[in-house]
Amino acid sequence: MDNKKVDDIIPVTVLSGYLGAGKTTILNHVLNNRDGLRVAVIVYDLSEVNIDAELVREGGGLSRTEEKLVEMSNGCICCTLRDDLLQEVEKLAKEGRFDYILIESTGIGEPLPVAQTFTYVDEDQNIDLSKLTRLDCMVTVVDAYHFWQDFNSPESLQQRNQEAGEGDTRHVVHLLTDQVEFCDVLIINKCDMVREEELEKLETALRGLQPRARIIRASHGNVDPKRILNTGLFDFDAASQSAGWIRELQKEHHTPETEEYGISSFVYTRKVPFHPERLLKWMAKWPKAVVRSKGILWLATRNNTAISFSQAGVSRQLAPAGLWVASLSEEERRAYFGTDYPKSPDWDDKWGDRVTKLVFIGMDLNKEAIIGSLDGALLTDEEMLGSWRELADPLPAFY
Ligand SMILES: Nc1nc2c(ncn2[C@@H]2O[C@H](COP(=O)(O)OP(=O)(O)OP(=O)(O)O)[C@@H](O)[C@H]2O)c(=O)[nH]1
Repeated sequence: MDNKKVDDIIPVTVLSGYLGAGKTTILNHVLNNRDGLRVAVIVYDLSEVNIDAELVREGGGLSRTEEKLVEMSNGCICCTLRDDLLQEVEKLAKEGRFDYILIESTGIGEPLPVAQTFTYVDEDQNIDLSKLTRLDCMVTVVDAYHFWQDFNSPESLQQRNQEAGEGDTRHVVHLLTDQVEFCDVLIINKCDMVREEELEKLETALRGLQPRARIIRASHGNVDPKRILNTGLFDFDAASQSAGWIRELQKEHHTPETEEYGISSFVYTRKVPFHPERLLKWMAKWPKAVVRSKGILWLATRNNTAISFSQAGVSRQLAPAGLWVASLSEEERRAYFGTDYPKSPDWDDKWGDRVTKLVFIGMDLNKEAIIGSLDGALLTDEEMLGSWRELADPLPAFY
């Protein structure tokens, strides 16, 4: 396989997007307009009967001899399906009968692990897809009509009976966000169901979440195949770094505030810890204009632990994100990192790497009001001198 010609390397496009967004409809449209391209299709979802496969069979017009439809279903999203996907893609690529592989991912799947499948050598199965295939384009389909309803829903997948299995505690909004934040092309589908001004608002918000992707509007899946096949757009590193909040953090030192496409974002950085109770009160009155925020927090009562924060729509998650380097003794630092332990750019002699750094993305953001009210949740000068442990802290113990 090592001496496979470049021409033999099969390009792959992956369609992701929440349940019902229109992936199968787009897939069928592309298949019906594929211009002689010999396409192998992999469709997988988690239901017992692979309804998407049925729909492709009926609508896609795959010819029996030249094309192939592979159905995958009923596996755990993170392990079985990934192993199956590796094997299927390897098999299709080695058959040498196809010009292209088109994958419709499950509606509750995150695109990143699927993309990873193409970029690393699977030691267990001894499969290296990068020698046989080239990931060409990661596409995420968004339902223009339901987007805000899902984005602003507090529901988990479990509450909608859509979970991938036991222990799947993901919220709908976080799944949507993950799908939007990792892609090369974003298709806003079902545009026929939404007024122009609503579409503009949606496109603006999606731009804020995902500044790098090409955005395409579609109705009934009418996407020109050239825009998602053989695009040469995929780049793993670029895609991994393409989320709006990551880009905002990276350019923090050049342009502290950006205003593009009507959406704005800024980074809130402080080297003073939050008062937990006041911070939670602040979060309870969440500023509606903020669509997405993410970052790291320094809480006075948890002085050793960095807390990660992620908000999308109405969902807000706080979780422990590891120890501050400054909380470790010299001995522990040497044991973890050797003599050269990491010093973040925010390091100072008194507090080390402890810092709060939050990216806010939103429309018509009142930056000053957000900063002013957040500052009110920081420890006061007087509290800084008192006992931090005694401050009221309603967060659960495990943070
Ligand atoms: N009005 C309208 N309906 C659409 C459009 N695209 C798809 N639909 C309908 O929306 C429903 C869901 O479309 P699918 O293509 O099956 O969506 P999917 O993303 O494959 O769904 P899952 O496989 O469940 O994740 C179907 O009834 C489609 O006919 C569109 O642009 N406009």
